[in-house]
Amino acid sequence: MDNVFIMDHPLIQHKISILRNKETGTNEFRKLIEEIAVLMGFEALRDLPLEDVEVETPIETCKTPMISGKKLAVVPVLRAGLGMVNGITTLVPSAKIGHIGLYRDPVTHEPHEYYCKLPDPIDQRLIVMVDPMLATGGSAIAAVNFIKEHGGKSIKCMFVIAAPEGLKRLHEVHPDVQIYVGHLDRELNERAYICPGLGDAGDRIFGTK
Ligand SMILES: O=P(O)(O)OC[C@H]1O[C@H](OP(=O)(O)OP(=O)(O)O)[C@H](O)[C@@H]1O
Ligand SMILES: O=c1cc[nH]c(=O)[nH]1
Ligand SMILES: [Mg+2]
Repeated sequence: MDNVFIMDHPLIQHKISILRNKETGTNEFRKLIEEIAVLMGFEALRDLPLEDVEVETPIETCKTPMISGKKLAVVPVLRAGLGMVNGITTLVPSAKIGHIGLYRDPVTHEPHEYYCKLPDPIDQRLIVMVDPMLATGGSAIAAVNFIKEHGGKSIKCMFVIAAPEGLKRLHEVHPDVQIYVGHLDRELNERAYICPGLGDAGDRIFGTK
């Protein structure tokens, strides 16, 4: 699939396996989500444009590449996406941060919006939307719809774990969006949870269950 990138780095796979373990506690879970966001961000940002700038070293003046052009906005989907924000700002400290608040209805699995605020204007920024989980795809599609309605044009989405169902749906609805996935899991269960997955990412990051 064009614009879909499934990570194969051993460090990402190793850390995801620790996340899956139900014995992994909140503190370790939170640290791992952030570390995985750094590693995935490193991959996802490998096409950032560079321009040569003049720098005076202690030896001589030279032209040397630095990031140019597009400024970055990190947009976590609340709550669980918050766990990935520091990973991206570790790489790009100047990034602005937007928020998209969505929760999934436990019965219909449809996303419900409760808070949204994006950097304004956003049309010239590269937007990195982050959420650990892509299940049915309903939340991610709603989040990308919102970003596009507010002028976002250049969008990358990062998920630690995705279900095939959600990945297919998101890609079909938003084929222009680049999708980065830490691990593609087997399927959704009857409650629309990812199998084998890691459970409810928000509850595990914030210790709410
Ligand atoms: O692809 P979908 O079927 O829409 O499911 C994925 C969404 O579900 C989770 O959030 P949740 O609704 O549990 O909210 P939370 O982060 O506040 O726990 C997850 O973090 C995604 O946002
Ligand atoms: O498996 C899942 C599905 C949706 N949201 C989660 O946090 N986990
Ligand atoms: Mg949740």
